Amino acid sequence: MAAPYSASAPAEQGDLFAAATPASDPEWQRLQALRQALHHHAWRYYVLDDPEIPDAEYDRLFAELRELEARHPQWVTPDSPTQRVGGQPLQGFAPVRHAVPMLSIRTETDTEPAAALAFDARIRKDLGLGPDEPPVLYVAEPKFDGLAIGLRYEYGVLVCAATRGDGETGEDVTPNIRTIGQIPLRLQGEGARVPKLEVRGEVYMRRDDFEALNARQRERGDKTFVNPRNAAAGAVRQLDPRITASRPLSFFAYGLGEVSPPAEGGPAFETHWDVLQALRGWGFPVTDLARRCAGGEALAAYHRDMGAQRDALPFDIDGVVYKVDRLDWQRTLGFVTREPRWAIAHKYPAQEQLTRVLAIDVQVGRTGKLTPVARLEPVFVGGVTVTHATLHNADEVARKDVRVGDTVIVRRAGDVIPEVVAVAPPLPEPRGPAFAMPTSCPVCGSAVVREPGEVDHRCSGGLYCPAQRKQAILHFAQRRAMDIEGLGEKLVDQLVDGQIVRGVADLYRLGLSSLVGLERMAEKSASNVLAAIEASKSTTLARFLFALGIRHVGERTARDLARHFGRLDAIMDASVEQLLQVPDVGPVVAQSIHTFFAQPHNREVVEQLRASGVHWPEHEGAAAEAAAAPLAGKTFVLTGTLPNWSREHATALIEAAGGKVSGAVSRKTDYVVAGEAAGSKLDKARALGVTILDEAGLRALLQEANPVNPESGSDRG
Ligand SMILES: NC(=O)c1ccc[n+]([C@@H]2O[C@H](COP(=O)([O-])OP(=O)(O)OC[C@H]3O[C@@H](n4cnc5c(N)ncnc54)[C@H](O)[C@@H]3O)[C@@H](O)[C@H]2O)c1
Ligand SMILES: [Zn+2]
Repeated sequence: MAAPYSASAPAEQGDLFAAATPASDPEWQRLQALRQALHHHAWRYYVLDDPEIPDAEYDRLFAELRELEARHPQWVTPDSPTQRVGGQPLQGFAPVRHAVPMLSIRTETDTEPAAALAFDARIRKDLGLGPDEPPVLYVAEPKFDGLAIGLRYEYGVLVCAATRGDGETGEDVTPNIRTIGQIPLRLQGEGARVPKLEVRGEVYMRRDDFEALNARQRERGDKTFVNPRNAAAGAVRQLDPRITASRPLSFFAYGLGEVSPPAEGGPAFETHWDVLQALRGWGFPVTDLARRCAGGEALAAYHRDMGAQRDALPFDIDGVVYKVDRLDWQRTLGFVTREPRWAIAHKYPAQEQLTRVLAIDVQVGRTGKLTPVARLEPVFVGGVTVTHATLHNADEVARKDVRVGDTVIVRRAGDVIPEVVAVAPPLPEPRGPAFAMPTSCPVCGSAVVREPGEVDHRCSGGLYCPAQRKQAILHFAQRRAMDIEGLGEKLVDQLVDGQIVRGVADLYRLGLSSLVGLERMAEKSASNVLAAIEASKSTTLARFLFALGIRHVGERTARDLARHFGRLDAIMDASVEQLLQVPDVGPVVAQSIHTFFAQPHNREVVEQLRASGVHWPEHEGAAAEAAAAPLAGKTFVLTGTLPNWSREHATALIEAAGGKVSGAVSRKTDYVVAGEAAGSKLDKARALGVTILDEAGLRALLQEANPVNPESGSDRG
């Protein structure tokens, strides 16, 4: 079998033994290969926080090595991965020597609950308990998937925080840990009086925090994190605490390290359960999912229960931990090289697995967003068989450089959709071609666009694209658009799923018979919906434009467009430059409108709607009207009281005809409109020789300017 990885690895010292062993022994060769691979992956995982393979893969290699070593105990060396904890501390952090070593926990990889029985049986045997003695009490806890931290307090004040490192020596990460709000800087209650108190626990990242962090990274075009564990570990092991502070970290306390003995002011505990209660009392977050379990069956039941809850938990767990509750028994049982004998980690099906990419499909979402999705060789991840995993967007595929034929790490945790997190070495030879987004929509053939500054590609056939049907219809029917009452999500689902309606134009072809019989559609409600559809035919250009669902065209833009162009055809045929003339329409919006109407399918739907009788009043458009306005450039001053029109009304009429109303008479004034009790303004107008009009004169002027304007009545009743 080939070595399980091909990248370079740190130096391997097992060669010392090569002379004593026939190099040709295939088991020896395998053992060497496994050690080399495990050293490499442990280094990537513990030192770089950047693993290349899923944990499940690492665990398989580890289990295989353990088994080989069990068969050949003479080959066990102190530097074997089976004999060591974690990784070397990173340069750049001050080393912290652990007074009590921070160990690993033996892993039970059999994910069946019944495997807990073997642990209980082993404990009973090691404790010398006979079959008649009562069940052993354990504490069962979730195994949080994060980073172990030792927190040293002196008289209740946090003085040092260290990573596990190689178990003997960790890294001083105190300034970073101080940024985590859930970790008390000062202890409460009895904890404040203990001279030396080391608390152990796990720094982790909640799933929602992790998803949000990755979404932010993706948006900025930065590298995303593989999983919450690596994001948390990477955040804690930053040389700049400000980076740690910017990452959303959480904490659970689950045990003690070095603690002053009772004679020197330390607390006295008899059970691990009591330790957990005390930790809570001192101000630490302690999980409320821990349970006291009597005997192996109870442990198995706990494993089953937590397994059922796992997906719904707010954080990742990769298993549960069983711990003998009595501390004196823990001392009796003691330790083997790297792990206590009184505890075991009982795993769940891994949330990350390796599999192969068979194809990269592109899916079109309800809003037209294109998502590359990897089609996979079926793989069991996080308790289910996964055949597809999202690749988010084109940039993400490029960043991860995922190609057809590659082996990838797939992650499925909680309710989040499965995701390809990375390509796993070795790369196939030769590799497939790099992925490229299609230029036309795989569903409807319309042009695919990506706007400047956006990460997503979108289909521009919004009105027509079958993938966007439901969304398009709901948007079209909403109150602020075509205002079709009764056409809600439930009904649209049925109409589209039942292929009664394929797009918005089909709404105007609906008859009573196609509606009656649908869920919650009696004859009365069906005819109400039809009446609402009929009524929607008479609308305004602004509403109609908004209803089309053109990206970036909200109600306001729709109104501006309607006012500026006046006619739909003018908008449909407008160039980007012409669209840019509309107040508040920038290049992105103009391009979006232009692209929308450049899609033949969208235009067809618009024509069908008009043909069905959807209509609105049209005019020549504000732009054209302003240029042709009869009173354009003329300045008016109003003075005195007009017999019929208020000053506001007269102003509105003048402005509608393109004129301007000003407060003071000057040489630039064209007309002064004078009513009763006009004062100095009238005198000044006379002095300057400005034309003076009364209300009738103004009315005549306006009528001459705009003969169709019917405004002539009185607004004073
Ligand atoms: N993907 C890779 O390349 C790679 C490489 C190395 C290790 N690993 C993974 O790391 C894990 C083994 O490493 P390890 O030695 O760090 O951990 P471990 O599985 O041996 O468990 C010990 C750790 O469990 C944690 N823990 C969580 N909840 C706990 C609780 N309630 N009580 C006590 N401890 C709790 C602590 O951090 C503790 O240090 C495996 O899952 C392995 O797959 C993966
Ligand atoms: Zn489409």
